[in-house]
Amino acid sequence: MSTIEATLNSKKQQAKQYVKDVYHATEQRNPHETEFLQAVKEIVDSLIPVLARQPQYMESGILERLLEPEKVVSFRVPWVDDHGRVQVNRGYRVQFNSALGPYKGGLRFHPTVNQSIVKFLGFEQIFKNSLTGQLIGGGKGGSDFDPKGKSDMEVMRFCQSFMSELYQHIGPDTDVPAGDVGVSAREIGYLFGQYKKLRGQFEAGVLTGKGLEYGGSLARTEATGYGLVYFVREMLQDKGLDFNGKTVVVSGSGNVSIYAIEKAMEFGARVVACSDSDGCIYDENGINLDTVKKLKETGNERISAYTEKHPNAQYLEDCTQIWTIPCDIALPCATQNEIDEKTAKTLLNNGVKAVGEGANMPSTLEAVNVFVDQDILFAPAKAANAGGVAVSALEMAQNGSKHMWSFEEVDTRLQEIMKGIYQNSIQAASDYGTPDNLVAGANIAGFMKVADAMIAQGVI
Ligand SMILES: NC(=O)C1=CN([C@@H]2O[C@H](COP(=O)(O)OP(=O)(O)OC[C@H]3O[C@@H](n4cnc5c(N)ncnc54)[C@H](O)[C@@H]3O)[C@@H](O)[C@H]2O)C=CC1
Ligand SMILES: O=C(O)CCC(=O)C(=O)O
Repeated sequence: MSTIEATLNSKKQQAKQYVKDVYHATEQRNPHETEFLQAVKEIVDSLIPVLARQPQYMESGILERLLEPEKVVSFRVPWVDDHGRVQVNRGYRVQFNSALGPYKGGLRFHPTVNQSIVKFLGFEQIFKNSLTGQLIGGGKGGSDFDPKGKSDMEVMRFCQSFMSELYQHIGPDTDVPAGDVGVSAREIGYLFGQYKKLRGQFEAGVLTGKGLEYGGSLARTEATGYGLVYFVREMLQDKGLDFNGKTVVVSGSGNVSIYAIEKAMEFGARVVACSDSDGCIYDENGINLDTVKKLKETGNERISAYTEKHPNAQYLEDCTQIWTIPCDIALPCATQNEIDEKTAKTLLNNGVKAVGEGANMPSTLEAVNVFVDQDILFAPAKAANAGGVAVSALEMAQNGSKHMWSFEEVDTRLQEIMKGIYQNSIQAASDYGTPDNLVAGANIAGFMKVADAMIAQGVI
């Protein structure tokens, strides 16, 4: 072994040990936060080659600082239901990192929300937002409130109570929440109304995903799903492939899924399945997206009702069954950890060629390793689903300049942003010795910008 090789090896060993120590300390500080620890593990392991080459990141304690949120707010959300009974939920906002700009990230209303979930989402958001190239830091929030089955008035009262605490912590230059699971234009409207009342002024830039009448951006609704398909298109094109004629399976049937299905179909794919938390539908000749939209966007119905309109389609009573349907391209767009190691192997055995993550962290660490080790095309969430937050930042820019751009203008910018994220991620993967590994590439490219900004801003 030459002296240079020996030095490189020893730097790598040092970085490996450092990452091990930092991860161990994080585990000890956050022992029950399994989802947060999962997100941390994936990131820190892929940073070893960067830390070996740029020890200043270790010397400046960048990882130690990045892994501790700047601020976590947890609060009581009391509200009165339609029967006059007092209900109490718990609200959260995790302001994770502001090195690149105001905290930015969605709010999730779902019974499974807890501090670990909000922290994993907020942590991922730091790197995702950095990848977009826009000046936005990372944050996330939410509540264990379940909007399912609640009346409009109950949702409104809950949102007003939630904002009665949150308003003190957010602002157009401080922290700009948006939607996520269970939070769409209706909830954003109620939250915005209460913020405006409490502040006594109309600050459009405090929330994104707003209605078009009061400061929303065209194409924000479509952005995450369209952005995912634009990203996967880049990844396919690099290998001389495209969506045309491919069989595609998309889990979920919410905001991200619906617009991923729409764009994949526009690019010539045959999308044969989608799902909700109860089950999935399989329509061999291609699902009818108008029916899915009617059921989910306007009807608030279960996906099982699809077969009433399309009797040739099959309904499978277990949402995980969707991954047993053979496909060329799989787009998990429902929830975290929906693909485990076994499911990943089933997809591979059935001939999947590409996987694009629309949901946040839909694959377990073991599943990601299966995809990466088998050399299939794999687009990780923090790069592939960044289109939503990217258009949120465009919404902030439009609010700031008091202009409204056309759908085409926003969509063109979205395509450029997704292309840029792909190019930066693939370049970083190659620069750090893991060519084609977009998991490593996205983590490295997202990390370096944040780390450099943190060094420039001093220890704060
Ligand atoms: N809305 C956005 O702009 C962005 C969302 N995401 C992520 O995308 C994912 C989906 O979010 P949205 O579409 O906005 O939420 P949504 O609330 O509009 O839809 C979620 C969908 O997933 C289904 N679902 C939930 N658990 C499921 C399961 N275990 N199996 C199958 N289906 C299940 C629900 O029935 C619903 O159809 C989440 O991980 C979210 O964090 C990521 C980036 C941006
Ligand atoms: O649009 C936003 O600010 C947030 C989007 C989001 O929550 C996400 O990227 O996971």
